[in-house]
Amino acid sequence: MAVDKKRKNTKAHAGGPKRRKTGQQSKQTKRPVSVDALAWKTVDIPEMFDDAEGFFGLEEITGVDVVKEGDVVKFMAAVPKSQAEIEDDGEEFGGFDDEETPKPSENADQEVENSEPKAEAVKPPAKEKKAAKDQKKPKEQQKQQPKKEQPNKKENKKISEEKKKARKNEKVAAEPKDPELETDLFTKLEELPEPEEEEVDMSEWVPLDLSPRMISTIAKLKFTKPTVIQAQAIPQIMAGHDVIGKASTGSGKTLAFGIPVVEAWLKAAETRKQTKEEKKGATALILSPTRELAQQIRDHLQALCKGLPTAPYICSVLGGMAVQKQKRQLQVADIVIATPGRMWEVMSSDNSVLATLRNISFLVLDEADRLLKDGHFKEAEDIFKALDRPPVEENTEDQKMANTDEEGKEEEEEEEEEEEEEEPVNKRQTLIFSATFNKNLQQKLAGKSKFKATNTQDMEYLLQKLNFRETPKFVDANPVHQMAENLKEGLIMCGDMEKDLYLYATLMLQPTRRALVFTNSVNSVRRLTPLLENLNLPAFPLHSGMIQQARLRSIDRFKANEAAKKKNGSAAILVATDVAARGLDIPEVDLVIHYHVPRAAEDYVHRSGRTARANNSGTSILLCGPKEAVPTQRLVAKVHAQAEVKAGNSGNNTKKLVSSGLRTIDIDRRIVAKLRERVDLAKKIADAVQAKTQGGKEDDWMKKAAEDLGVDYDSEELEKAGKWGGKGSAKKQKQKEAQQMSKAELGALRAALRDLLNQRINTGVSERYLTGLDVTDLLKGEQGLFLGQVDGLGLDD
Ligand SMILES: Nc1ncnc2c1ncn2[C@@H]1O[C@H](COP(=O)(O)OP(=O)(O)OP(=O)(O)O)[C@@H](O)[C@H]1O
Repeated sequence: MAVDKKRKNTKAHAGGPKRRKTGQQSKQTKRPVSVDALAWKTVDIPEMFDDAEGFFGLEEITGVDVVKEGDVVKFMAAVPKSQAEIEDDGEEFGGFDDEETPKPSENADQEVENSEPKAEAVKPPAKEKKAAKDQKKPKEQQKQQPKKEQPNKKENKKISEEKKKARKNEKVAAEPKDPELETDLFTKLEELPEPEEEEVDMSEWVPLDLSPRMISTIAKLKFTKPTVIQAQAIPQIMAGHDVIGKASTGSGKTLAFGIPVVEAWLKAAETRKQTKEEKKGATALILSPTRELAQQIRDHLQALCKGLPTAPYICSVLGGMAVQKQKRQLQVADIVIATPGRMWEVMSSDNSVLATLRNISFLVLDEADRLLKDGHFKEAEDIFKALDRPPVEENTEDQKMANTDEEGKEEEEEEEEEEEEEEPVNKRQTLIFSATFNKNLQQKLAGKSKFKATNTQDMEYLLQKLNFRETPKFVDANPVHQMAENLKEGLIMCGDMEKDLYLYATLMLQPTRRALVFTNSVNSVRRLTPLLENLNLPAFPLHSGMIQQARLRSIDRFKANEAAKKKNGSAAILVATDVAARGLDIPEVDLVIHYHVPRAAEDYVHRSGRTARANNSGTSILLCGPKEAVPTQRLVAKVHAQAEVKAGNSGNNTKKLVSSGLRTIDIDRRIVAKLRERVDLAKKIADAVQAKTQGGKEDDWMKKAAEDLGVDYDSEELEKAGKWGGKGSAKKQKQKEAQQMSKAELGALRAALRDLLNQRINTGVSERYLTGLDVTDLLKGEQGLFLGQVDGLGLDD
C-alpha cells in the first residue's frame, strides 16, 4: 500500500543524513493537499442529476492517498511545488523528511492501520466537500483540549455509525443517486467522527412542543430562539389549525410553516415504520409566486433537514426546468415547492401527479397576496379545485381534465359550488403567509366563515376559494409596524430625468454596501445594468425576461460578490424588477434603492424587506421625481399610517413613531454635480451599445423612456417630460445618433470616461473624498421629515 511504503521511507530517513531534493522528483513529492486543490476531473452523470435540484455534478480523482490521522483525514497528492516554494521551504532546505507527512511517532503503526486505501475516488458534491473540510477543523480545537475530554474509541465508533446512518438517509432522501457513482470516499469520510457539537441553549424552543430531533436540527442552524411569528404560529399549526400568518419581512416566516411541516412528516414516517404502511404521496404542497422564492424555500427546508437522522425528499417544481424530470421527482417527493403555473401544467397533464398530491396534509401559500397578482391566480385556483375534487374512476378523471370548453367549465364550477356547499371534510391544513395582508382581513375573518368577494384581486376572493377546515387562526406578529424593526427609510428628491445621476451618487456614497436596485420595468433593468457597469460598478440584472439559469446566475454572482466586498471594498449591485421583491433572502444586503416609486404600498414593503432581515440593520432609499411625489405620499401614508393610529390609540409618543417613517435625505448637490459628466458619458455609451444591438425599432425607445419615467406610453406626461419637442422627437433623434455612432467615437467616449473614473471626487470637506460619506449618517442627521414636507424642497435647482 502506498501509505505503508511511505511510512517505511520516512522511518528509514529519520535521523539519517540530511539531504536536499532537487529536480522533478522533488517537485512531484506527495504532500497534503486541500480537497479543493486536487486535480478533479468531471464525471459524466446520468441525465436525472443534471439539474439545479441541489446536485451540481460529480468529479473524480486518481492517484491520491487518503491518510487518516486520529480525527483528521488528509489527502496526499503529487502536487508539483513551485520553484519559489522549493527554495523557500525551510524543511526542504534543512534536509528533513522529503514529505510533509507527520513525523513518525509511537503511533505510527496505528496511523498506518487507520490510513485509507489509495483512493480512486469520486469527488463528493460541494456539501460533502465542505464536510471533508470541516473534518479538519476540530484538530486545532482538539489540540487545545485535554486528552481525556475527547470521546474514546468506542464512543467515537457509535457516534460515527449514527452519523453514517443519518447521512446515508439524508443523501438518499435528498437526491437520488446512481449507486455506481457512490464510492469509498463517502463511506470513509462518514466513518470519521464528527466534531463535537457546540453546546447551544435551546430552552426557548421548548414551549413549542417540538420533538427532540427537531430541536436538535434547529440547534445546528444556531437559531437559539424562535422568532415572534415562529413562536406564535408553530403551536397553532401543530394543534392542527388552519393559519393565516402575518409578520414583517425577514422575520422567519419560512420556518414558521416549514418546521411544523417537517415535524408532521417525521411523525408520519415514524408511524409508517411501525405499521409498515406504504407512503401515500407527498406531505405538503407549498406554492410560491416566484421561482427564486421557491428555490429559496427549498434551500431553507433542506438546511433545516440536514441535521435530521431521516429527512424528507424535497423537490421544487418551477418554470424554466425540465418538466419530465420534475414529474419523476414528484413521484417520490415528500414536500413539493412549486410556482402555480408549472405546478398546474404538470398536474393537469398527468393524473399520477394529482394522485401524489391528493393526500397532502398541508397546503401552504407563501406570499399569498402576490399569488393574486400577475395572472398567477388562475392556475392556483385550478390547483385548489383539483386537490378538492374527490377521486373518481380514471376515465371520468381524464374526462374532467380534458373538459376545457366554456360550457363544460361552467358545469364543472356549478358542480364544485354544490360540492362546496356540501362542505366535504378536508383532511389537509391550509397555511397562508405574507408580510402584507389587508388590515381588515382579521375583522372579516372573525366576522364570518364564508367570504363573498367577486374581485379576483381581493384576498377575500382567494380565501373563499380555499377549502378551510375551519375559520383560520389569524396570527399577526407585527400588528403595529409593517416594516422590519431595524430598517431606516430615506427619500431623495430629484428631477425626473436625473435619476441615473442620483442613483450613481447614492451608490458612490455607499461603496462597500451590497445594494438591490428596484425598477418598475424590465427595460430599465436592461438599461441600468450596463450603465452602472460602464461606471465600474459590479451590477447584475434580474428580471422576468431572463431565462431561469441566467436569473439564478445573477443571484449567485451577486451573492458571491460578498467575497470581493471583503477583499477590495467594492460591493455588488443587483438591478431587478419586482421579481426579486418577494421573499428573497440574500445575506448581507444592506441597501435597497427604489429607482422607481413602487406601484403599490405592499411592493414598497417587500422591496425594502430585502434588507434589515433577521435582526440585521439596513437602509431603504426611494428616489422620487416631482411627478412621483403624490403617489409617494400616499404610499408612505399607507405604510406608516397604521403605526400612527396605534400610537394615538395607546397614548404613545406619536412623534417617535412618525420619525420611524421616511426621512428626506439632502445629498450635497455639489457632489452630485461633480458626478454628472461621468454619468452622462456612461449613459451615452450604454445607449449607443443598446441602440446598435436593438436595431432601429423606433417605438422601443419611446416605450423604454415611458417605462423609465413610470408613465404610460403615448401619455401626455411622456410628451412633457424632459421638455421634449413633439412626441419624443428629441429622444428619437438621440436614438438615431446613438445608432450611427462609429466604433472610433464609441472608443473615444470610453477613453474619456476612463479618465474621469480615475479621478477622485473631492467632496469639499477638507480632505474628505466621496467614499468617506455615509447615507446612514445622513439619515441620522437633522433631515426633514418627509411627511407633510414634500412641497418647497426646491427640487429643480
Ligand atoms: N429562529 C431564527 N433565528 C434566527 N434566524 C432565523 C430564525 N428563523 C429564520 N431565520 C433566518 O432569518 C432569515 C429570514 O427568514 P425568512 O426568509 O423565512 O423570512 P420571511 O419572514 O419569510 O421574509 P419575507 O417576508 O421577506 O419572505 C433567513 O436567513 C433565516 O435563515
